[in-house]
Amino acid sequence: MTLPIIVAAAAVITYFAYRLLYGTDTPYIKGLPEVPGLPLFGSLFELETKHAKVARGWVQKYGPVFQVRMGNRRIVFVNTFDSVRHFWITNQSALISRPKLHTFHTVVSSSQGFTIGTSPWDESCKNRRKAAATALNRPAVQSYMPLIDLESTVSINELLSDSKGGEIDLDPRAYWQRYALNTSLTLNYGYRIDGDKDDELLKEITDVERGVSNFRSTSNNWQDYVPLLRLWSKQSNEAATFRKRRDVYMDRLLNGLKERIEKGMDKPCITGNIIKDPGAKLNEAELKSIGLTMVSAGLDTVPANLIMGLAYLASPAGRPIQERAHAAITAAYPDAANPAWHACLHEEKIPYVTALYKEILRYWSVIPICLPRVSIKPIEWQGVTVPAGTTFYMNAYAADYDSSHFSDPEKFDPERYLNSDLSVSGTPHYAYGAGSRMCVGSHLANRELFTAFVRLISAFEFTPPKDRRDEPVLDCLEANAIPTSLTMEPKAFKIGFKPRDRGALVRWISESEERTKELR
Ligand code: HEM
Repeated sequence: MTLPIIVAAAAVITYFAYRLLYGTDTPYIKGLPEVPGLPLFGSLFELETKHAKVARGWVQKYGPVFQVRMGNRRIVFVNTFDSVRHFWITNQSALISRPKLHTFHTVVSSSQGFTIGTSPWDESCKNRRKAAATALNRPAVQSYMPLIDLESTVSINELLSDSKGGEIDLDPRAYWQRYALNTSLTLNYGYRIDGDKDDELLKEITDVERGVSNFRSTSNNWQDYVPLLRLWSKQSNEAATFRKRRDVYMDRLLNGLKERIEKGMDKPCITGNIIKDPGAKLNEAELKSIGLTMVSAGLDTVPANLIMGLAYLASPAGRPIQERAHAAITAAYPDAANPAWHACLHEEKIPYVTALYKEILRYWSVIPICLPRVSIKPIEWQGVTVPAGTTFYMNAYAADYDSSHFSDPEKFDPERYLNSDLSVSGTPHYAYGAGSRMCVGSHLANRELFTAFVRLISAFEFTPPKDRRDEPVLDCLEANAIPTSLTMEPKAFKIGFKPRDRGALVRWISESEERTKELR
């Protein structure tokens, strides 16, 4: 071989080796601080299992916005309240798409399509988002309050009986998973799980959706960032197994609705309305995508907030807040003929309870790294142009704990939403994301949280567990049993549910049961 050929071959090998070890899907962004990373893996090892916490720590050195190499993907992390506002709200028309990730988009989602929250922006996504947003807007949500009446009553009644009047400490998780799931199932398919909290279908859906959510996570799947790992990754097989199990119940839910429509036995619901509307612009795949979104979106998020809130209120630190909330509820509704139990279905007029659930949403920011975005236009940031096609991760945890926006952010303090600028300013927190692809279920979720807390606090005094081993972990990140999951999975715990006034509670329950018997 002649020397020029050897030199050329070496240059080609060096080029490809460099591309393999340091290349990224999008080019280096000139002027934006970059966290240095290892060959091939970039910063994956350093980010470890706690991406939100590690990235928050990097702010000291690299500033609020920086670029990170994660395997072969270049990601812009945005970490403070104001910088998130700049990208997600001020530039919302540019930051409107979502990236595709190998495990979720290729392996998990090949049969039922993508949820709305995982779809890149196109005409179909726009139509699906519009359909969901219309079905979940404020007036629509108000019309669903009878469902929330029914589901909260069922769960509280079961807590009352299972706790034997406060004698037995309980893990509240399954009761509130069913609350969130049944509300979404009834809205979307006109169908609810009528079993108890140990129902098989409830268990199968919560188990599979939790698994799928982990495959959706931006921190769980290194094969999304390092293509070489796909060659021998076991995760693809596991993801495919979850997909098959998911297909079984998703098809069962849709086919069940179609059968009820044929027999004229269906109840009004989102999917039914679309199937029956001859002018509907959505095809079968889009229908399935809406179904998937409705089943999965509120299933981990609503219960995680509810049960972490309960855990805190039962703790010694939360006790005064629990009593303050109870006093606020009885002060707002002093008349026994119009108790808060019923009034909370029609109006949200207990500011302390509203402030309480906002603080819960902020404090536990249950999607610590928000669903990822891709920009479709360039965005300017402090003299740097971040080009279209860049992937962005909002560090919602860091932004919600940003001390330049929230005084004493590590303190759980609902008062911050009552007496400060926060009580009037636009975005109270980033638990629901922000801007053009913000959560479309936030009105529903807020109403679910408000109703559940008003009723639970009216019904019970929450007490610490008798056995110290059942005590909850309260710290926002430490409380998460699966640190790499997309949505926080609270570590198991138990607390006591001691009825405040058993007679009144039994009366409220039977009044709600009477009112909602048609919905069962
Ligand atoms: C406390 C409960 C909930 C929390 C914390 C939550 C949080 C979020 C977050 C962080 C996003 C991403 C937003 C962004 O990129 O800016 C999102 C998207 C979404 N959420 Fe929720 N969510 C909750 C409940 C629900 C419920 C109950 C539904 C509907 C039944 C729902 C439907 C959606 C949909 C459809 C999207 C995708 C929006 C899009 O990509 O255009 N969410 N949610």
